[in-house]
Amino acid sequence: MRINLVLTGFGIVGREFIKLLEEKRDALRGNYDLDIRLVAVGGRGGFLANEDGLDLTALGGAETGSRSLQAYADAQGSPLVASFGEADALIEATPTDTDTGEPGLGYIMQAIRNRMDVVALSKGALVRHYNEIFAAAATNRVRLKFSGATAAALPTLDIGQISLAGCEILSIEGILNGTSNYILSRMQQDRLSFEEALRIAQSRGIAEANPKLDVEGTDSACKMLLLANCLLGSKLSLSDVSVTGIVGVTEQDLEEARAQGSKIKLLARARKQDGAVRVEVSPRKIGTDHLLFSVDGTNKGIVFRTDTMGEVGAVGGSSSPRGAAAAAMKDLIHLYRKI
Ligand SMILES: NC(=O)C1=CN([C@@H]2O[C@H](COP(=O)(O)OP(=O)(O)OC[C@H]3O[C@@H](n4cnc5c(N)ncnc54)[C@H](OP(=O)(O)O)[C@@H]3O)[C@@H](O)[C@H]2O)C=CC1
Ligand SMILES: N[C@@H](CC=O)C(=O)O
Repeated sequence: MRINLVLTGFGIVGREFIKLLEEKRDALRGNYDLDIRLVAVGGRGGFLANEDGLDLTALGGAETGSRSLQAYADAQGSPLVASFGEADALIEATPTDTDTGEPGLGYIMQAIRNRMDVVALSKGALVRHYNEIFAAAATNRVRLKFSGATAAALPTLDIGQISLAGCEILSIEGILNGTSNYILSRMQQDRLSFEEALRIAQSRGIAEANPKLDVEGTDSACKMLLLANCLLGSKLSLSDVSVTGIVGVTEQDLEEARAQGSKIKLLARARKQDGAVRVEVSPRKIGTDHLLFSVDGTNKGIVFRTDTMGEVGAVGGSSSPRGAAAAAMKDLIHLYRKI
């Protein structure tokens, strides 16, 4: 089956996705009967487009960003175009902006109008305009997946939607932001400064373009909000979430926790209470009896508490551009696999 794709956002994750498309080409064909062709990729400066498929090797080896797309276009002698045309699916990997949802919102809505399925990695549009996006998708009979926006390589939505089908999910607790977890782990275990640990997380490509989203807790809040609205049936906005990040965690706090055999973790929680759903994010001291105690470094973790299956969790899914790209690829496979 031939699938034509558009990619918005030629950043670290976007480029990693292109590399994976090439690396996994044979496996996608052999295991899933999917022949995936990238027909457009766009940045702020416009779109490279070729209905016969773009050169994945050249793009995978190029610098990220719009200037690089312009250089590719110049080398090919074909100008960038203002927008993308029709295709089967959009992979949305532009920066997350939780105030406006843009630029992801515009691209997602355009894709839906073009009757394209959507795989979102950015969170802004979904967090700000979840209902509107899903209503438009239903009207246009297209499908939307967003593992990349809900902790990426760590399975979260899949567990809630598939593995826990038939259960009532009573609460969800998670370490959902790799950057914050990395900073806390390195500060606590290696006595690194906050700034140095953040700098390393940035150099690994896992921090948001605006790292305040990570360290002030917004990224964790976005992920848990999406999980709650999707799995617990709430209709909450970001303003309904109580959010405290890790910027106020001091070396002394970490030292005290260490002395007690505890750890401080940035926990995102959603729970049903008195007929409503409450979502909060805050740093918490946890002991060895907590299921997420051993989740260190860039790893993440999630625990669902259910009425019939007890506690079910997953840990790992280290934050990385490759893991994020792989999560988008997983979504794509599930959209189109017949086998
Ligand atoms: N990094 C990670 O590990 C993960 C990231 N994500 C999400 O994936 C998304 C991308 O992350 P990441 O690749 O790290 O971020 P980057 O900042 O590396 O990449 C984003 C790219 O988008 C481009 N861009 C900016 N504005 C626009 C626009 N209006 N139209 C099209 N392209 C635009 C930028 O290039 P230019 O401005 O030159 O066009 C930039 O190269 C984010 O929303 C993030 O939250 C999700 C899971 C994990
Ligand atoms: N910035 C995030 C990656 C994308 O979701 C993180 O640190 O986990």
